[in-house]
Amino acid sequence: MAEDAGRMSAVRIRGLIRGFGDRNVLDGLDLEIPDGQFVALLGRSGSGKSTLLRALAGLDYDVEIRGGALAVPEKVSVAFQDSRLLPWLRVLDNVTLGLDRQGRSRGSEMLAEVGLAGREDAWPLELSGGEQQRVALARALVREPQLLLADEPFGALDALTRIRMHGLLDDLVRAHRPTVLLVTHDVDEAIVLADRIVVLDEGRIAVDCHVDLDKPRSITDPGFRDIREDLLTALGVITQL
Ligand SMILES: Nc1ncnc2c1ncn2[C@@H]1O[C@H](COP(=O)(O)OP(=O)(O)OP(=O)(O)O)[C@@H](O)[C@H]1O
Repeated sequence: MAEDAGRMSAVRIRGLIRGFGDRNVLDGLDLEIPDGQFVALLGRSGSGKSTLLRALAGLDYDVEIRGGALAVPEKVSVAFQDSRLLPWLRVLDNVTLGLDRQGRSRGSEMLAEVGLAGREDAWPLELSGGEQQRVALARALVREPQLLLADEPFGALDALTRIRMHGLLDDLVRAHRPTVLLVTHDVDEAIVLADRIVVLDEGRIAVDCHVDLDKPRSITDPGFRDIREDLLTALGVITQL
């Protein structure tokens, strides 16, 4: 990974072992993410993606910690598949919950950045699913995290909204420069957005590749299709002849 030389590591994971019952879901996992890199994490269902994300977020209360070490930056934000907005708080209050007055004014700016200018006083339930996810991204980014952890943030959205959200996330990441770990089932989403794609299998990293394609990326690009085919093969979706 010559291009990473000289960049500080935002995330360092060494020999991480996490388990449930008689199974190690993460089985001696090593991963280092340089500052500012956008990593997409793929893997079959049950391969341990959310377990890894929860470990990095410090939200792994139920899993057994069986070994290894990890280091993350001080400021970490998390976005989930469902927006987890508090329905009894207006949109701006959801975004700025726990922040001071300065944070509150940044909240309005952040809402404008996600395309929701003027919706500060709306209730979460008055918003569409896509708009709720925009609010969740605003809430995550208004804290200017050094690390953004996102667990299938667009998984519940329709295909068109999802494509728009890809463009939005790309713009937000370019503007705010967090390190990103995005858990997704969507191979195309991973290739469209990420600098690097990691595939988990049996609790370890099975594929670790850089995506050296110009943005915006298109599935019509032969380079895109090559990466797609390699990933689908690694995921067992297509078998090579
Ligand atoms: N609280 C729990 N108790 C017992 N087993 C659990 C618990 N949470 C997760 N597991 C198991 O750990 C394994 C990994 O789960 P995890 O949610 O990390 O996988 P995943 O790759 O994110 O899956 P998916 O893509 O389906 O969301 C699964 O086999 C799951 O059943």
